[in-house]
Amino acid sequence: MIRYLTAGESHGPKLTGIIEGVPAGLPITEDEIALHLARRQKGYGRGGRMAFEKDKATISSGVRFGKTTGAPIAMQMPNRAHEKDDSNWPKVLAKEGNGDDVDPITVPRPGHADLTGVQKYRYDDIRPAIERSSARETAMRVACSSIARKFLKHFGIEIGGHVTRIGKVGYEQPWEDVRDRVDPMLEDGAETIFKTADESPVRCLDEDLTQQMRDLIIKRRKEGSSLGGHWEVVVTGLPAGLGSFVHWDRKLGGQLAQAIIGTQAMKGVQIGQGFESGRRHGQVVHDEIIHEDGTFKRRTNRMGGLEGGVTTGMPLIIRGVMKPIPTMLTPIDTVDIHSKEKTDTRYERSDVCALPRAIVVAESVIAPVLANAFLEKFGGDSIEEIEERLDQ
Ligand SMILES: Cc1cc2nc3c(=O)[nH]c(=O)nc-3n(C[C@H](O)[C@H](O)[C@H](O)COP(=O)(O)O)c2cc1C
Ligand SMILES: C=C(O[C@@H]1CC(C(=O)O)=C[C@@H](OP(=O)(O)O)[C@H]1O)C(=O)O
Repeated sequence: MIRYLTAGESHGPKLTGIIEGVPAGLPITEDEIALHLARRQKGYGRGGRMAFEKDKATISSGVRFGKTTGAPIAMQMPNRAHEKDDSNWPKVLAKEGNGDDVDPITVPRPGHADLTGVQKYRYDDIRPAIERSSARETAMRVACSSIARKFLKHFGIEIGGHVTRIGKVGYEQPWEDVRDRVDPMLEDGAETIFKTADESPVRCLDEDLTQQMRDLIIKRRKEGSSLGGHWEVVVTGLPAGLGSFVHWDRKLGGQLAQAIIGTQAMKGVQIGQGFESGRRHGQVVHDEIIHEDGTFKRRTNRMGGLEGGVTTGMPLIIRGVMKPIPTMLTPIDTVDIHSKEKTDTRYERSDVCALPRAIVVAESVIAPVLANAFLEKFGGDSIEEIEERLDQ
């Protein structure tokens, strides 16, 4: 079973990750991991930090001569913010001393983990909550997941995502309009989606909407506000029969939802038509079954490739919502944790809309879940062994 852990503070010296359970013999390079890391750094609406971070994970174990060995794979990634000439971070995040020369942060931002961090860990300075809850950590999540993604790709399973809404700008018919655009692309595999979406500064497949989304980000940035939106990720090449309906915690849809909702700022997830299916009647929601070319198929894919928590063999369609970024230039009300007085929120460097970047995180975090469902069915400690089983 593949599992991974990350460690590191947003402005600490580096992020660390360990992924284990990856079968031996999978070809992987640091450059392949860097591809998705670079994608995660790009997108209109990002803040100043992404302009100077150059994310690249260095592998220090578990890979030999370009292939996984089956041992845990450890990776490190420096935070350039920590080292920058004018940076105060080594002092603010010092391992030793009493912090007397560091001003504590006492004004929590609604929507971030500031106040909940104080309530949970009894911090008298919000800084440690900011540091670990920050989506900086998703850089290492993407690095670890890229290895699972490579594993899936080896067996013909591709993942690709795109942005469908930013604030009030989105497809008029969120299901039909997106299917018309995306489904014809799936013939060539879901990576076609991300490769096309990456050409848009907001990772939207529609040119008009791209322009409108950009304009809206400019407007909200000027107002000192922030934005979230909706996204879709599609996975092609999954065989039928992955996952299970026998226990709640083995249903694939539930595991995917956990991976998504476990990501910073993701507030909802749907499989296939999701919420929209609740507005329609049965005949126009369920996917009729046909038998063609010696196999069972569906006429449509409104269930998004899952029935009973098990893959149907149709593309997996996952959709989600990201809330607007909590840090905003124009303040809202909050309360100082020391004085208990009402005050304005404080601002620190921030993205205005991180959805075009976050889509790469959504694509990534589902990869270990899918890789595990695949491994559960086809097993194997090495790529060679899995290939033998698939051939049988
Ligand atoms: C890629 C990405 C970038 C983000 N950038 C910021 C940011 O610059 N400023 C901010 O306040 N929140 C940002 N967030 C959201 C916060 O990390 C998140 O809201 C916070 O950790 C609280 O967690 P929750 O929203 O899941 O409750 C970002 C999230 C993602 C996924
Ligand atoms: C550093 C990243 O995103 C950060 C996520 C984030 C937050 O609060 O989640 C706040 C910002 O941090 P900073 O104030 O240092 O600019 C973002 O830049 C990243 O994605 O790599």
